[in-house]
Amino acid sequence: MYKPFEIKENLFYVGVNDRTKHLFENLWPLPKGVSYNSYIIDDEKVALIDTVDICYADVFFNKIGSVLGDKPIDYLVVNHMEPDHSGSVRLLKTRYPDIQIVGNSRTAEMLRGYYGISDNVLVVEDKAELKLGKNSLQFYLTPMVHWPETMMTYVKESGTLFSADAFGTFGTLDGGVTDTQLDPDRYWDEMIRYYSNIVGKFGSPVQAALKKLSGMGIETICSTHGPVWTQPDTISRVVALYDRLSRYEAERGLVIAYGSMYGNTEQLAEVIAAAAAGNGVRNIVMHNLSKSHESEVLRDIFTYRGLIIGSPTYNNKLYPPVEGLLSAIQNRNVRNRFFSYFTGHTWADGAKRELKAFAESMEFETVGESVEMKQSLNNDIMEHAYALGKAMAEKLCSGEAVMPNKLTCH
Ligand SMILES: Cc1cc2nc3c(=O)[nH]c(=O)nc-3n(C[C@H](O)[C@H](O)[C@H](O)COP(=O)(O)O)c2cc1C
Repeated sequence: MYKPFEIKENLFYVGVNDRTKHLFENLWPLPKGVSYNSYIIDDEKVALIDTVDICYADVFFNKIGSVLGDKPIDYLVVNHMEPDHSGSVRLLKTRYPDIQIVGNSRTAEMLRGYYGISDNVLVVEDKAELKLGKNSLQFYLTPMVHWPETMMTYVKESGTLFSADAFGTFGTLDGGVTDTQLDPDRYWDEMIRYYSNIVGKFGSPVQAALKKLSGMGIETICSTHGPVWTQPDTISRVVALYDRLSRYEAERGLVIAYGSMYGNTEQLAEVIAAAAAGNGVRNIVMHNLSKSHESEVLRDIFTYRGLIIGSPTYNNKLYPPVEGLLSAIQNRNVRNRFFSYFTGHTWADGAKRELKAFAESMEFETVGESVEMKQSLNNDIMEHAYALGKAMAEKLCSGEAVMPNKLTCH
């Protein structure tokens, strides 16, 4: 029998860890795994908040049993319908046939579509309340963070926010569950990778949700992935991180992302990086797009203000991994970057045409002169590359790069 893990009075953790899956959403690598979090509020009425991926239903039901024994569950609150959280709903209903499922009208439509469930569903409006006993649940609709039905559930008596995917992160909960049991520093990079890949497109809805939450006394954040945030400093940090990322604000630093088949474009990247470093940029991250995973590249693009992309021409277009990255950046509406590009070709520079169009479509502030290389690097092109790296460094070191940073500009 599991020993119940009580986060605070009447609030229990019944989530699970997944160290088996290689790719989240069959796309994003999980080197540190992921947790699917679920919670029980054991009051006069019992509420379960979200479920877990169906692969872990058995463990999940055992954990619920260790908290409740034979006691029934009155409500299942579905804050988010994505199957890593709603996957066990149908099975849960077979075990607890009288359970009432609580969601908004969009949730109800998805419950019907995914699981054929339409009976005993309580549809709630924004800010509706449901009393459990000592605790009452208040529902905050937060559409498009990051699905239309997404909502958060707040227990005002204890200042507990069940935030769905918001404030979540990749990374399993190894032994502990809360930020007092686990070292939060293990999660920040993965939180940015999670945000930039999964939620990154939805900056405006995240801002709207943060506005809605402002002024609420939040003492505990129970997200659906990653640690439970209980400490004032970690709560401030995760909220500030979401605020910064959803406004597309970034630190001083530079990402140079490039494709290269035979190394010529890569050598251009090296020269630009050396020039940026020589002119004071300490945080430079270089990604060979045939090797780095897109999720890491996006994480770094969300982190740093400067972005320079390089590509050889390939069948009069961009080199395919570069094309993939541009599409991922466009998909996420990344804004507010200092941008430039460099290209290689042998007879006709289709890559330049496409990177120029990309820069215009993103409304990025272009910095310096883009560099165009025919066949291989020569002294003249090298001078252009140095000039580009220097111009980017000057821009990043100027007062216009607004974020605090770890950068030394001299
Ligand atoms: C499959 C293939 C298609 C290419 N298509 C073009 C092209 O359409 N136009 C062009 O000017 N060069 C083309 N090139 C040449 C490369 O763009 C050029 O050699 C470039 O400098 C390679 O950069 P790298 O050394 O970084 O791989 C092609 C090369 C390959 C292998």
